[in-house]
Amino acid sequence: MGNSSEAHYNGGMKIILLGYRGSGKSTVGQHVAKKLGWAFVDTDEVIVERFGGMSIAKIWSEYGERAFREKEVEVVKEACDGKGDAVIALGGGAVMQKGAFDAVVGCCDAVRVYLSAPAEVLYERISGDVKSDETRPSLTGKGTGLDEVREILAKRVETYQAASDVIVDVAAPELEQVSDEIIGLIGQQ
Ligand SMILES: Nc1ncnc2c1ncn2[C@@H]1O[C@H](COP(=O)(O)OP(=O)(O)OP(=O)(O)O)[C@@H](O)[C@H]1O
Ligand SMILES: O=C(O)C1=C[C@@H](O)[C@@H](O)[C@H](O)C1
Ligand SMILES: [Mg+2]
Repeated sequence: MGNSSEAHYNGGMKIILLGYRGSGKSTVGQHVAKKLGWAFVDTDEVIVERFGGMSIAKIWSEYGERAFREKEVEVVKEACDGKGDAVIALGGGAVMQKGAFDAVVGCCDAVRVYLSAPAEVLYERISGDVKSDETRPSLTGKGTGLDEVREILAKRVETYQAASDVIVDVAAPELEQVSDEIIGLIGQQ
């Protein structure tokens, strides 16, 4: 679980949502921020803005995944350093990069929440999301099927756990239930 040995204060509380594609970071994050009256930062959306509104799929095909990842580290650091209370929804691969992992773990006055679900559930949500073609290019070059979700999730799960303070199971619960569970974590750390 995350530790705060190199923490630095940024003048506000943060709820940082991490986990695999389709776990609901953006959906839940937006809802939690609205309920709390806090700012909401979706790092994927900030990256898209920085590339002039180009979709993630287009960024990857034009500039390569690496360019996206470099920008992602920069944007995650900025979000964690941001002033004031905020809910931050990370991209699914953000914490796999050391710079972003360190910024997340070092973020002071933050609750880091891993939204966890089995590969089958994540695959179902990804494949049912009309935005997936634009926002979720293949991570393996072998397509975006259940096999890819299983393979990449297995490689990432340990890092998701290491970056988080709390794990919330999102396999079955409704948006309202997940949101209230997360809001209930504030002040308990
Ligand atoms: N608890 C839930 N129950 C059912 N569907 C959900 C739930 N949470 C999210 N979804 C749906 O799953 C899809 C993916 O959600 P979302 O975009 O929030 O995931 P994400 O974690 O932000 O993914 P990414 O890492 O790709 O940004 C959306 O269509 C959303 O409506
Ligand atoms: O899991 C990942 O590596 C990604 C997840 C999305 O949020 C986007 O950040 C992008 O599609 C990469
Ligand atoms: Mg998202």
